[in-house]
Formats: sequence, structure tokens, C-alpha cells
Amino acid sequence: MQFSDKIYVAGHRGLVGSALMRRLEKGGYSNIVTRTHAELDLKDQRAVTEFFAQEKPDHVFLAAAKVGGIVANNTYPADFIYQNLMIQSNVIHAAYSNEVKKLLFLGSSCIYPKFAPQPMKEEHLLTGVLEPTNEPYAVAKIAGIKMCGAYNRQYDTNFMSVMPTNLYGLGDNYDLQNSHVMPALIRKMHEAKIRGDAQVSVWGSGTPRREFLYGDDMADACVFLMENRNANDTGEFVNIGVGEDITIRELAERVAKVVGFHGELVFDSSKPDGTPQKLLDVTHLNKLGWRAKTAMDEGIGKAYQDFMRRYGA
Ligand SMILES: NC(=O)C1=CN([C@@H]2O[C@H](COP(=O)(O)OP(=O)(O)OC[C@H]3O[C@@H](n4cnc5c(N)ncnc54)[C@H](OP(=O)(O)O)[C@@H]3O)[C@@H](O)[C@H]2O)C=CC1
Ligand SMILES: C[C@H]1O[C@H](OP(=O)(O)OP(=O)(O)OC[C@H]2O[C@@H](n3cnc4c(=O)[nH]c(N)nc43)[C@H](O)[C@@H]2O)[C@@H](O)[C@@H](O)C1=O
Repeated sequence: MQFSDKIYVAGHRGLVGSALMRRLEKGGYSNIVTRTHAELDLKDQRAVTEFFAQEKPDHVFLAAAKVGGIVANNTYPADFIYQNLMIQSNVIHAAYSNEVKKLLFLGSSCIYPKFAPQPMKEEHLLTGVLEPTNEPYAVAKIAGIKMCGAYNRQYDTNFMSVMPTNLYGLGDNYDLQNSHVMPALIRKMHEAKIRGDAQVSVWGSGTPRREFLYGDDMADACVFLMENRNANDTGEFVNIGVGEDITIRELAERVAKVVGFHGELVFDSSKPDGTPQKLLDVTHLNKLGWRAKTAMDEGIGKAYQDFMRRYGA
């Protein structure tokens, strides 16, 4: 990726997209093209075709998607499969048609079987049934991986796929119904602290385990791969994670400590646990030359500061 190359960041206002913008600007890249969702709906094939023909980017980070937590996925399965299939299919095909030099597609760790061996290796894909709460989203992401691989095979494109673990950080979604666990707990505990509430509700049993990667580390991994590796190096896809996980109960206790909430955690068994564990094996990623840097307590602190800045809390 040369400084003169034109770079398109799809989803540039999102958690990963905004982190990519920060990382690219820090890296000296200034030839960056973006479009907001309102300016360019990536579900619209004609609009995407016209955009690529007009802008002709050299590199594409595909960080636009319909994204949400376990309840959002469980509530809007049609939205998650339809919107993600349309977005990724339009962008990947337009990248091929306009001879994009390199594209990076972001999948998700939910693509793995519900009961995959832990930690999950790339070879475990499609070896078992998926987690029902997010199966439509996972099927869309698997289709994206397979589409990049198929285009690389048939058209000799250079389209890489990465599978991020659970992400959190600056610019996260704090909607209490549709967000992921980390931003939800940050907001719930902050608001409980301010109100003086004695309890905070934590969804599920607290026993599932999750791995968390800070968003700016995710962006750094994406830029590292785009600068230094190609689809031939990564293979069909590569896990992006930190290589360790904690229980939701432990996470809630750590968020409470960072936020300064000293009340009781009440576990709401009416909400789904989802996959019991989805720890990524990051051996392949480490061999490619990258590893995560931001420790969890530092990351939670930065995310909490961002939440308070953005919501005037
Ligand atoms: N967050 C996480 O824990 C994880 C995320 N990922 C993946 O990482 C990538 C980035 O996720 P993340 O940054 O968290 O998601 P966000 O929801 O923060 O950002 C997604 C971005 O995509 C945009 N977008 C959505 N639909 C469209 C559309 N039809 N046309 C144009 N733009 C659209 C959104 O714009 P707007 O908000 O205006 O609609 C938003 O800016 C996604 O592929 C996601 O699947 C993978 C694993 C974990
Ligand atoms: C990234 C990943 O994200 C999703 O999978 P998930 O990791 O299961 O999602 P989650 O972060 O929403 O939940 C993790 C765990 O946390 C528990 N939990 C407790 N309290 C709250 C809470 O208040 N909100 C939420 N959302 N979860 C809570 C919750 O019950 C569950 O056990 C999919 O979108 C999937 O497609 C995907 O890609």
C-alpha cells in the first residue's frame, strides 16, 4: 500500500472504520475516500457500481456491515443476513470489476461451530452446527470469506479475509438492546452509579467466556496486513484476537471496577448465553507478524472515557 494509493474505507464512521481512519492518518496516508451510509447505501448494487467506477480506489477496507449483539442478531435475523450479503457482495464484486489491488474483508469469530474445539483454529470452519442466535449473520460472513476466495481463484484478485473476535472501544454502539456486551455493561454501570442504583442486570448466566480486542488494535492489525501481506500469505482467512478470554461475570466485575460501580450484579437468565466459548487461536496471526497490544483494563478505561465524552455523561 503506497502513500499515493487511493484507499476506500467502507464503514468509516463505525467502531472499526473510525479506528482505521485514525490509524491510516497516523501512518501518513492522505488519499482516503469515504462515503456515509446516507451518501452511499452499499446494499444498492447500481450505486456501488457507479461509486467504484467513479473513484477507482486501489485498496479497500470492507468494515461496513449490519452489526449487533446477541439480542439484536436474535431479533432481526433477516436484516443481518440480507444486509450483510448485499453489502459484501456489491463491494467485493465492484472491487474485482474495477481492478482494486487489494481488499480486506472483515468477518467475525461467530462463523465457527457452537462447540468448536478451543481455541478455535481457522481449519475448524464448517466442521459443526453454528450458534442459533447469530447463524444468519455467520452464514453471511462465511459467504464473504468464500466469495473472496472464489474471486482470488478465478480472477487472481488479492482479497484477504480476517475474522475478528469481539471488539470494543472508541465509537462503539451503546444502545442497550442492540449493542454488544462490553459497551452495554459500561453504560449500565455508569448510569447505575450516577443514579445510585443498588443493582445492575447482566444478561445470561455469566458463565460464557469471551475474548475482547480493542478497536484501535483491530485497525492496526488490518493496516499491518494490508501493508505487509497478501491473500497468498493469509490463506482463506486469518483470526484476529488476543488469545485469552474471561467469563462474562469476570468481565462485569472488571467493568464495575473501572467505572466505579460498587453495587450488586444480578444475572438475568431470561436472556440468552449464546456460544459458551469462542476463543480464537492467533498462532497464524502471530506468525504473520502481528499481536495485540492494548491490555483489557486500559482498553475499558479508554472506552469509558469515550462514552462519557460522547454522551455528556
Ligand atoms: N463489533 C464487534 O464486536 C465485531 C465486529 N466485527 C465486524 O467488523 C466490521 C466492523 O464492525 P463495527 O465497526 O463494530 O460495526 P459498526 O456498526 O460500528 O460500523 C458499521 C458501519 O457500517 C455502516 N453501514 C451499515 N450498513 C450500511 C449500508 N447499507 N451502507 C453503507 N454503510 C453501512 C454503518 O453506518 P451507519 O451506522 O450510518 O448505518 C457503520 O458506519 C463488521 O464487518 C463487523 O461484522 C466482527 C467481529 C466483532
Ligand atoms: C461479536 C459477536 O457478537 C455477538 O455474539 P456474542 O459475543 O454472544 O454477543 P454479545 O456481546 O451481545 O454477548 C456476549 C455475552 O454477554 C452476555 N451479556 C451480559 N450482559 C449483556 C448485555 O447487557 N448486553 C449484551 N449484548 N450481552 C450481554 C450475553 O448474554 C452473552 O452471553 C453476535 O453478534 C455475533 O454475531 C458476533 O459476531
